[in-house]
Amino acid sequence: MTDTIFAPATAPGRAAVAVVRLSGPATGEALKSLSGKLPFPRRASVRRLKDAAGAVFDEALVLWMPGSANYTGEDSAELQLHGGPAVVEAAIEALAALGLRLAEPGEFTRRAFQNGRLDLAQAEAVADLVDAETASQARQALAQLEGGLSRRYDSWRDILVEALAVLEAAVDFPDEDLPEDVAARARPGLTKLLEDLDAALAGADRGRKVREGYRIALVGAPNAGKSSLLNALAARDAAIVTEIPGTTRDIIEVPLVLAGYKVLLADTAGVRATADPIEQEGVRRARAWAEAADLRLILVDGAGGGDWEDPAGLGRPGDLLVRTKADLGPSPLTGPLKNHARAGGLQQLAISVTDGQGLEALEKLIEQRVISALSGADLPAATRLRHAESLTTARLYLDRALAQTEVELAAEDVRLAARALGRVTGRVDVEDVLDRVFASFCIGK
Ligand SMILES: Nc1nc2c(c(=O)[nH]1)N(C=O)[C@@H](CNc1ccc(C(=O)N[C@@H](CCC(=O)O)C(=O)O)cc1)CN2
Ligand SMILES: Nc1nc2c(ncn2[C@@H]2O[C@H](COP(=O)(O)OP(=O)(O)OP(=O)(O)O)[C@@H](O)[C@H]2O)c(=O)[nH]1
Ligand SMILES: [Mg+2]
Repeated sequence: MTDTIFAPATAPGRAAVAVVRLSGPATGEALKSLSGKLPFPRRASVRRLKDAAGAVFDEALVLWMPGSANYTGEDSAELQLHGGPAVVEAAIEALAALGLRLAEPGEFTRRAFQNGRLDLAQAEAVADLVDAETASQARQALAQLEGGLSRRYDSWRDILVEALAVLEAAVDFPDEDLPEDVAARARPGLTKLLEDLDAALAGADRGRKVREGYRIALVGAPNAGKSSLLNALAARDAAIVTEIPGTTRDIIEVPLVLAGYKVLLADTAGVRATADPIEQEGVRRARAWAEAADLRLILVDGAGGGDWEDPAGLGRPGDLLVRTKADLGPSPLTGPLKNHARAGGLQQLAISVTDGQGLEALEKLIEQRVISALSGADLPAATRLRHAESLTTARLYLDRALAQTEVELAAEDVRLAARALGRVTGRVDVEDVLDRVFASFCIGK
């Protein structure tokens, strides 16, 4: 016997309309108590809603969606209320008084999953679509919601299941054919699949970066002008700027939208050798963030001030070398940095936050990096770590299966690979990941 649940589906606060949704076997009874006779199914009907004491608390649109042809796959309904906090509160109290229970985060979608309306990857996409702040995040989530990711995993899994049938036949009926011959029939398909999984893994980062943001680190020596550039790019006063070297210690992350992609821009502590334990920790964090970033802007004080420690330890091929304070006059790059810039093939440009020169060019350059890293015609095969982990696991088992000399052992590895892929869509038992997946939803989804 399932509970009947309810929750506001719209954000709290004052709004034109607020939606409270209901789902579960007692939904019809609850609607009758609130609004008199049941409205015609799937048709918006205006009803006066009454609380437990019989007092009318709103004149609302009511949607009654019985059966399984709805979002959750069980009797459900919506109250589209006047969006005042007191009206919503009255609806919640009336529903609680009828014995209905407030839903947990993600519980409506969890029911949709359990009733086979969505698979697990699609359920994750619902959360991603609700969380989407940029066009690219929304596009990716919608493609996943429409089954783009699921179809790929299912088709890979089908190949494994077919191969498994061939291998099991070789085990079960060893005299029908030479087992090796039978097993050999499975090989070409599996070899091709291994290549497909490798290709998918190579592009797996892209999906996560679209979802979570492309990370750009501003790094360099103290006083290079990192915080000033952060403030200029963010168009707000996010970081403290002073003429004292070693001002910034904590990482200051600013989210930006560039070319429709989410970007996380981080200001970091100037890197230098220091005896100050606080600054040491700042430098450690700066290095760690820079290391994990997708792009580093290596800032060098173009006015020639400030020392520069270990530039080679921060920059990577493809990074940008930014000479700051260009308003103070051109100054040639000096010392090890010059060599580093040449060796690493870093693209260089000069900027000034004081007179604004070079800032537009820098923004363009950053945008190009983001676009070339994240754009692509197809939906990436992984948009979360969970997906990439399953891919990696499946790849390992498949690789091992192809190296097995015993048919039984090969079959077992193929089975394990299929299981790993099946966890992404929830085709196999995924009890252990459900709480983790649905906990990140908002209430009412
Ligand atoms: N008011 C409202 N808006 C909403 C939702 C909702 O539940 N309520 N959604 C959810 O959160 C999303 C839409 N998703 C939905 C997906 C399937 C069905 C549904 O009833 N499907 C049936 C009938 C299809 C039809 O009418 O043709 C089915 O597939 O059998 C409803 C909403 C976004 N907007
Ligand atoms: N003339 C001029 N001064 C600048 C420019 N950019 C930054 N400065 C100055 O350089 C000094 C250091 O700037 P910050 O942005 O705090 O440097 P930082 O790299 O964040 O320094 P730390 O946090 O100490 O590592 C400040 O006095 C800024 O006003 C510029 O483009 N032109
Ligand atoms: Mg700073």
